[in-house]
Amino acid sequence: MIEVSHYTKRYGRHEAVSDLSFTVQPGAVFGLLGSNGAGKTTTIRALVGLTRPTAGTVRVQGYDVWAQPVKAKAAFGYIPDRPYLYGKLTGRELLRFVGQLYRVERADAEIDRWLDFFRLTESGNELLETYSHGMRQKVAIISALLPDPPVLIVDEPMVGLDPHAARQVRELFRGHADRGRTVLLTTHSLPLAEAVCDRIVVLDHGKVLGEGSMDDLRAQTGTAAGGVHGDSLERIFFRLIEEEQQEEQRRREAAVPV
Ligand SMILES: Nc1ncnc2c1ncn2[C@@H]1O[C@H](COP(=O)(O)OP(=O)(O)OP(=O)(O)O)[C@@H](O)[C@H]1O
Repeated sequence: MIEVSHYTKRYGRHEAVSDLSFTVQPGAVFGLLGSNGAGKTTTIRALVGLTRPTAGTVRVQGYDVWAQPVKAKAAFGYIPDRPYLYGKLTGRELLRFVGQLYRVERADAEIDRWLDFFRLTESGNELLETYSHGMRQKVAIISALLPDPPVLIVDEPMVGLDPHAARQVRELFRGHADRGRTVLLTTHSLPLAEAVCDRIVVLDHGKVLGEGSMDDLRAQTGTAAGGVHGDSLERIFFRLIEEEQQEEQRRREAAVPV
C-alpha cells in the first residue's frame, strides 16, 4: 500500500508539487500522468526516499519513507527512468547481488527463469556495459521484481523496450497487482495507462487536475458519451490540460488592470 498525504516539494521558491494526496491499495495499478515538468519524477523520488518532502508524508507499506527508510525500502522495488547499473558486472552477477541483498530464496533458479523470460540467457554472462538500452532496462526490471516486493514503483517503464518486451512488461505489472501487490507507475504512454491502470491521477504544474478511474475521469470532464468504450484517456487528458489552461488565462486576465 502507498499513502501520500499532503506531499509538497519546493526547490528554492519553485513549488514542484503542491499538497498532493492519494492512496494506492493492494491489488491496484495506479498511474501518475502529466506533461513534462508536471511533478511526476519529483513524487517518485519522494516515494523511494531520494528526496525529502518539504511538507507532508509519504508511506510505503505503512512505513514513512523518510523516517523509516530501511523498512520502507525493503518493501518496494523501484524501476527508475534511467537505471544505474554497474557496468563491470555481468547481468547475472548484478542479479545475484540483488538476490543476496534481498535474501531471495532459490535466487539462481529465479534469475535463470527471468533471463529466459526476457530472452537474455545468452547475454547473462556479458558485462552490463556492453548491453543495449533495452537490455539494461530489462535487467533493471528484473532487479526490481526478483524479490517479489509488495510494492512496485516504476518511472517511465517502456522507454527503449521493443514491442514484444513492452507487452511482457505491461502484463507483468498487471499480474503483480492481480496477486495482491501494489503498483504505481508514471508514463507518457496514455494507451499503456489506459490498458493497465485501475486509477489515474493527472498532474500539471505540481497540482492535481483529475483523479480516479477512467469512468470517474470521464464524468469529471463531461466526456462520458462517445465511442464504443466511451472517450479514450488521450481525449480526457487533453480536456483536463485545456481546461486548466483556460482557467489560467482567466486568472491572468483577472489580475491585469484595464
Ligand atoms: N533538483 C531540482 N532542482 C530544481 N528544480 C527541480 C529539480 N527537480 C525537478 N525540478 C523542477 O520541478 C518541476 C517538476 O519536475 P519533474 O522532474 O518532477 O517533472 P516530470 O513530471 O517528471 O517531467 P517529465 O515528464 O519531463 O519527466 C520542474 O519544474 C523541474 O524543473
